[in-house]
Amino acid sequence: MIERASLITGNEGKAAEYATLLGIDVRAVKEDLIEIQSLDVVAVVERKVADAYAKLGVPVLVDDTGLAVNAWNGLPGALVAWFLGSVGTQGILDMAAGLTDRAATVTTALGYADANGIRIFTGTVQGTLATERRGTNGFSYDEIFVPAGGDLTFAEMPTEQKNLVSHRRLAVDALRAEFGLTGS
Ligand SMILES: O=c1[nH]c(=O)c2ncn([C@@H]3O[C@H](COP(=O)(O)OP(=O)(O)OP(=O)(O)O)[C@@H](O)[C@H]3O)c2[nH]1
Repeated sequence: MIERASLITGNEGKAAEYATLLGIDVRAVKEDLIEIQSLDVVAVVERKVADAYAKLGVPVLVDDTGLAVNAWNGLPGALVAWFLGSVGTQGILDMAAGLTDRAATVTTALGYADANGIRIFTGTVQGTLATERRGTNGFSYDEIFVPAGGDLTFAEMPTEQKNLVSHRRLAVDALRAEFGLTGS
């Protein structure tokens, strides 16, 4: 059972979503954490959350989220921040222009650590890359990712709608189920 935890992130978009999604007392804290080089968000978050707990010594939550394009064998995955920093969302769309299969997934790995050890919870949403940037809600690659089952990008959805179906929501649901948390 957890009652409160520090969310270690420098990403304001994540912090805003967790403030809504988690029904526990969460404090967002910025701290430089070790991020290994891997496409796999689970591998990245395992190291990140271990580092966070070693540094802070209090219950911590850490998120790593990636965008994996099927036709690129999972690239950029957890390395998406480098793509965004170099070429942005439009650059990703330009590179994908020749793809006939635009299927992609977004996955959140949510790590929790306390004195009892480390737990990792994941949430994945299947979808496709949009053909153009659309929408102004959300953040980052939300404007180029269309979750399966509809035509809207995450950035075209009202925040409440994204939070009902998002990869982060699914990861939080898995954590809630494990710890018996109610609410949201
Ligand atoms: O469209 C999006 N919808 C999301 O739901 C989402 N979650 C994260 N990201 C972006 O993915 C990159 C790697 O993120 P990331 O997990 O490496 O974290 P980060 O370095 O930004 O923050 P931190 O939590 O590690 O401090 C960063 O550009 C994030 O902005 C998202 N983009």
